[in-house]
Amino acid sequence: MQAEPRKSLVGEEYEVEIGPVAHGGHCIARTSTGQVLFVRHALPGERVVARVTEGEEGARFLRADAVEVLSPSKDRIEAPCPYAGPGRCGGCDWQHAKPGAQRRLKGEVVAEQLKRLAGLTPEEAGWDGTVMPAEGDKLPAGEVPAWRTRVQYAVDASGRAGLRRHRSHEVEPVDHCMIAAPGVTELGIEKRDWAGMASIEAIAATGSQDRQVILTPRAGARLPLVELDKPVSVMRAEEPRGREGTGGVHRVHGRPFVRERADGRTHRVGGGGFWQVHPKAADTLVTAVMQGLLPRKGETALDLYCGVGLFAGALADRLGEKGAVLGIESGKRAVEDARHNLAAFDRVRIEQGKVEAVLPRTGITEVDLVVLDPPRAGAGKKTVEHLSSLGARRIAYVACDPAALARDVAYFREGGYRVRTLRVFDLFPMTHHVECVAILEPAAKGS
Ligand SMILES: C[S@@+](CC[C@H](N)C(=O)[O-])C[C@H]1O[C@@H](n2cnc3c(N)ncnc32)[C@H](O)[C@@H]1O
Repeated sequence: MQAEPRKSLVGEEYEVEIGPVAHGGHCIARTSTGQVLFVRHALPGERVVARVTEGEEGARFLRADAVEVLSPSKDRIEAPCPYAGPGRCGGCDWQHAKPGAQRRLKGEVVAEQLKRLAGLTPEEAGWDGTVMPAEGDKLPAGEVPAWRTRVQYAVDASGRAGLRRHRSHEVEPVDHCMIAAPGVTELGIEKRDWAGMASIEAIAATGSQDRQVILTPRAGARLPLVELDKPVSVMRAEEPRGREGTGGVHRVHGRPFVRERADGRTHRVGGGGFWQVHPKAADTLVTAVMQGLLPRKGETALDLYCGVGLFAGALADRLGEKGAVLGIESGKRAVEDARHNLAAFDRVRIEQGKVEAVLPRTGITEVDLVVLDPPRAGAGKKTVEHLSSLGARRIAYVACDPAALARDVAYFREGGYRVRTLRVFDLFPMTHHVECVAILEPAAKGS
């Protein structure tokens, strides 16, 4: 017998007290019957009317938007962006919060994930609980840092470029994205007709004038002649873009890569491959990793999930001629770029493949230092177990998801490592995202 479909609660409204922030850009509340609500556009301590956007009777939780604020938090401001708000653009989560409050909320999320998944207090993780803004981002309330050097625009049925609504394929057409970097805004993507395109990625490199657009046409559509306000190179991506990003991306005209400067070196990044989005992010992270690892001349190091070689290059620079670095990266195009970017270092090798498959095959049994910067899912138990067996003096874990970091830290603790320091950076202002750098060392020794 088929179970009765449960009644949808979408559109129902509840007057609720907003509780703590949760991972994902929302806060937790409960209805009078005890059902949990994940409420966007709210702040802890507020009383709001929450309208359900997803969920049905008896569900573990419902998603909702705060559509009316009955008693506002002192951290609330008028969202500076006209496209932010319930049902609108899904790109930012905290437009309605003062900048300092955004960082506090992110800190609370990191602390909660650490406690719940790794059993660590901030003190035990060597973290003072602060979330650092990137250089130049400490702005007064109401001003928005224009940090996004890579913007993925979606295109609606009429050919207008915009941004996706939260958890939706619908497009919010925009005239201007406030968090887009000036180099992206100057291209004037929002002013053109993009009929036939499914999406457009706009890239403004840091430290060079390279600008690139990656067009993804809908099935059967022809590429438009790209006439933008600034010269750009143009690439064409096949839909859907592969998980690893760059497989189905082809040159249309101009250079098939952009040149990004960081740590005093130029990095070629081809065909929309991974590069940190905030213009200060690559330097901020390299500094934090190097300050944590304190590399010594002649040491050996691993750079896992190495992309185009940002940390491998920084390590090679500091380890000197007698040092050695092995980078592992799954993206074919990123590996070609990493080999190109690091060609000046004789003792750097880049292997292509998944870390979980390649690392065991290398036969490496000892290493002095490790950097790992995995995708959002984290490295996972097997890889962490393997890394814990290599006797590294220090390990730097760069994480864009605090939940994955905390899970992997718990595995490292089982493997005999402890967190020596944790630093947390707000490299994604106005959104719920946050970047962490944890430095681990053998628990027994300390170094
Ligand atoms: C967060 S990025 C970091 C890249 C680089 N460290 C940087 O800062 O530019 C993660 C990288 O891991 C790669 N990747 C994803 N899954 C992987 C896996 N299982 N094994 C190896 N590389 C992987 C992605 O292609 C991407 O380049």
